[in-house]
Amino acid sequence: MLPLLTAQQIHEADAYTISHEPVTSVNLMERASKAFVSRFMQHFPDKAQTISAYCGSGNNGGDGLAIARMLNEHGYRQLNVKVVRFSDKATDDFNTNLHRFQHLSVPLLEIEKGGNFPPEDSAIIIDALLGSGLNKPLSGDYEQLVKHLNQLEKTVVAVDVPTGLPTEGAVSKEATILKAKLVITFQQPKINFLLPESGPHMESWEAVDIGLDDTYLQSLNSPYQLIEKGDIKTILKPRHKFSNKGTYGHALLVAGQAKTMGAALLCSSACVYAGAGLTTVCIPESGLTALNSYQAEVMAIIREQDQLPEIEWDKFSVIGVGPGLGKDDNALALLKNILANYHKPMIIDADALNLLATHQELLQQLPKGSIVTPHMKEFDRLFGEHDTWWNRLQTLKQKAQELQINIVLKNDYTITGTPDGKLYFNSTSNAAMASGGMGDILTGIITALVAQKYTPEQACLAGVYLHGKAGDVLALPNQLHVVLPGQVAAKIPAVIAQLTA
Ligand SMILES: NC(=O)C1=CN([C@@H]2O[C@H](COP(=O)(O)OP(=O)(O)OC[C@H]3O[C@@H](n4cnc5c(N)ncnc54)[C@H](O)[C@@H]3O)[C@@H](O)[C@H]2O)[C@H](O)CC1
Ligand SMILES: [K+]
Repeated sequence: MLPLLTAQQIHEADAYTISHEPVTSVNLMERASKAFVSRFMQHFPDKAQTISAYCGSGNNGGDGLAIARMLNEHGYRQLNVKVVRFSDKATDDFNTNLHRFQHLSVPLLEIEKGGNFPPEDSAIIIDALLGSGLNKPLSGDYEQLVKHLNQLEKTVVAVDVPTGLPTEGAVSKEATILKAKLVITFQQPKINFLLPESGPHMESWEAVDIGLDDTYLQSLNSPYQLIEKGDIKTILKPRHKFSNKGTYGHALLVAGQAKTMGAALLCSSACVYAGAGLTTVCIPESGLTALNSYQAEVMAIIREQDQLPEIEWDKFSVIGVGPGLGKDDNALALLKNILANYHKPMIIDADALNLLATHQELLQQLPKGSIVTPHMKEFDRLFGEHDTWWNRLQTLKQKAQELQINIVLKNDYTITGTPDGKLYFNSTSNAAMASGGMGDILTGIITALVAQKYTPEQACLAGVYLHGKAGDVLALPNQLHVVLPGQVAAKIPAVIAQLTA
């Protein structure tokens, strides 16, 4: 698990590493710049490319100077540096690097306050204007320069953070931010990189290790964590010899309506593929033929209109409710019936979430440890409108604690908020997975994992990871435009096999 830190915490980790490793501050800058350069060279190996490094006078600018010096040493010859003197202040490490640069034959130009911007002929811009030290939105000269560079539409590679993007906290829609093709960031992605508001300002990011003290980073106990492959490997349990279907639990899914039966089929099918010992789905009779032909392994409980089904509650290790269920009075009565009779953690998705949103008193009845899996719109219907993702993140944390449930907020980097106030960002999945029915698959997978006695928190983290990984395995090698939910379900056994090998 990679702790995601705020700019302030990164600054503290910096200071800790400098005094305890020990390493001088300028040598840490040298290390960071070297890590940047080595990654940059993998992306841009052509040494004849024209490159301009724009450097501020803080440590981000210091990095920019060190990077330009190293690129020159590596034989990049079409290189120039533009030092921006919009502030009277400069850091010591910036000054040291400016001094180290002076004897080189690389052109260096200073851009003064209120001055005109020099013409820009280079194809690549290295953005080392401002980094994690940003403390207010860009204005004045900085804003003008960034607007000017943005309209040139060059290939921008940002050092640590795109200039103008706050590392955490709300991102204003009006903010001027230097749009990066690639951000090579130090040690860990910044929290805002994982939220959709960064999307228009950066195409991709890659983190490079700069050796900050790991024990210290962990000791900060950040509520924000990035899930890595190793975490999921640790969670997943092997299947044992002499085990049987009873070992892996009996999952009940309550889902489907005449016109949305596909959701019930998809989630129950995913539950089978994700390893539940037995899967039963409670659907209206109109879905029975489709169910038997789509996934013969799933059993059915038939639901009559205007009548609650007979459910032997004790028989089921877990219940997942919602996909394609509808929001009418029957669906509401069914949800109330489940909440009144079933007292173990359950999974609530889709239409059942919308019923909770319109009958908020039911939220309080969710058994502790239950899992809700809203996308952004469902989340806002449940917990109120949010105008920024940062605010939504804070509500996520607060509501998961207050209700003692796990909230899986679905997105590019799906975020799981847990009852102990942690927020786990998932790192798998891709845009080929953005299609109807994909959420039903996730519900089926998480339900299956709870049936197999994973804790609700483990089921969320592993379920979200496996779901996204299956989509990645299917889409990424051939850059497929779309993968289908049913294909993702069918891929789960292979993905688990790979992780448990
Ligand atoms: N541990 C690490 O990750 C390391 C990071 N390094 C680099 O250091 C920068 C952060 O450097 P810092 O000097 O703290 O800040 P900046 O260079 O980002 O900014 C300089 C300065 O600018 C002022 N400022 C802030 N906001 C504005 C604004 N909107 N307009 C004008 N001026 C502004 C403020 O005074 C800042 O202090 C990090 O990103 C890395 O690139 C180290 O090199 C190695 C360790
Ligand atoms: K930058």
